[in-house]
Amino acid sequence: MIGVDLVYIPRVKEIMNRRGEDFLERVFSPEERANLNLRPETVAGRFAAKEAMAKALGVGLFKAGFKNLIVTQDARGALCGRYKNDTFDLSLSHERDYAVAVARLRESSVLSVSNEAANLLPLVDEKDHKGARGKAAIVGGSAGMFGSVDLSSSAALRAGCGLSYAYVPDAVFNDFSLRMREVIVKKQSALDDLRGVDALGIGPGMGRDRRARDVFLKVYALDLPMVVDADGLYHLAEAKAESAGPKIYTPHAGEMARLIGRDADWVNAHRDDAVDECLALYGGVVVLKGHGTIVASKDDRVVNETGNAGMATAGSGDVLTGIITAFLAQGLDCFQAARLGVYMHGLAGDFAALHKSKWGLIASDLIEYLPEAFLRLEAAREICQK
Ligand SMILES: NC(=O)C1=CN([C@@H]2O[C@H](COP(=O)(O)OP(=O)(O)OC[C@H]3O[C@@H](n4cnc5c(N)ncnc54)[C@H](O)[C@@H]3O)[C@@H](O)[C@H]2O)[C@@H](O)CC1
Ligand SMILES: Nc1ncnc2c1ncn2[C@@H]1O[C@H](COP(=O)(O)OP(=O)(O)O)[C@@H](O)[C@H]1O
Ligand SMILES: [Mg+2]
Repeated sequence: MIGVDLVYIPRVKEIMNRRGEDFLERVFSPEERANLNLRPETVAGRFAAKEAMAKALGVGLFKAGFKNLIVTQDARGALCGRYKNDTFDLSLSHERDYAVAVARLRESSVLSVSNEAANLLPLVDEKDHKGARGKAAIVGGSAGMFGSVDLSSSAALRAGCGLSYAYVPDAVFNDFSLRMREVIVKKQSALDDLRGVDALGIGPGMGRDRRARDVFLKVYALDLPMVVDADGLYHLAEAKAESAGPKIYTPHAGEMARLIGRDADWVNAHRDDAVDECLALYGGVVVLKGHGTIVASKDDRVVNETGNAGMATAGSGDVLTGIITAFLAQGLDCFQAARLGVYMHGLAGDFAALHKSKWGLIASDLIEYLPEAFLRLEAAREICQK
């Protein structure tokens, strides 16, 4: 994943003298030519950088194309390289007649990222404080199901929220609050406090009894952006519920089947039709999970390209609920939050699988690798904005 190249500067000087603009036009992209210093040692260094990038990629220079291997700078002014979605660290030097370049394919570049997703990242203002970075709340949890609300509310913090609250049944409040560190734990008897948050996720591990149903109906009627998942979807399918604010529904095939009155095999065989039926019944944004997760509203639809089968493990959907809720709380609209949330969840899963394998991956790894996914997307955004 590294490449090196040495260029004889007098040869470059001779070609520049002989072919002039024609040479520069063939080798450098318009973006590079706009800032190119025409000293032969500089041109030779850039030329070496392109060859070094091609070597790091294991692709021939002519096959990759000179102009597709771009030498640029990151936000800190450091030289870096780009080839399609891959990015490189670059180091250049010259002495007397020779220019040398070393390129290292960034590890995270093994996974290519979507510029469209990168451009959705919420902005972070240098003067932000925790109250300004989005307040998310997850309503869920029950005896034996602490894990799900822990995963959701912790993922909301890792996805950029300044504050994350977990609203759990009063009966498990003491046990649950002992277990959490950054997440603030609240009792479900204090649901009125929810009006102060920016977005909500409801359902993970909340249970299906009458008490849980009553909590669901109260929360579902709040006029706040909301992700409805897991047992929240169960109550939605069972009870006639009044909805006020914008909603994102995140069913897996089994939950989708219950929502639209079909069976899971039918849903698996007709994923797009199932999403259409769900949108017709409930509106909002629908996220049909599984391989090739579909994110759809009545106007837009995408099939997600990140993620892997290692994510088919208990709790990974709970992590997704927290991530999407966090993006809602940071001001994205429902479609954007669902699109970016599903994308980042899958990218974190791809990084987790790289490090821990598809077998060894567990849901909390998705939270652990979210920062790596953010770094990768941030780098892609910086480069594509240049
Ligand atoms: N550590 C924890 O506390 C965990 C708690 N969890 C909670 O457990 C509760 C129940 O969740 P479940 O998802 O088991 O609920 P469900 O009982 O609604 O769904 C499970 C059923 O759906 C089927 N299914 C799922 N994906 C399918 C697919 N792609 N094709 C066909 N069938 C499919 C399964 O085979 C199973 O029969 C929720 O509250 C959830 O949040 C889970 O999230 C796991 C982790
Ligand atoms: N084969 C797969 N490929 C990609 N992603 C998958 C695959 N199987 C499951 N996932 C993802 O893992 C998550 C599982 O969610 P869910 O079934 O709700 O789990 P849980 O309720 O246990 O948290 C979803 O985001 C889903 O898209
Ligand atoms: Mg689930």
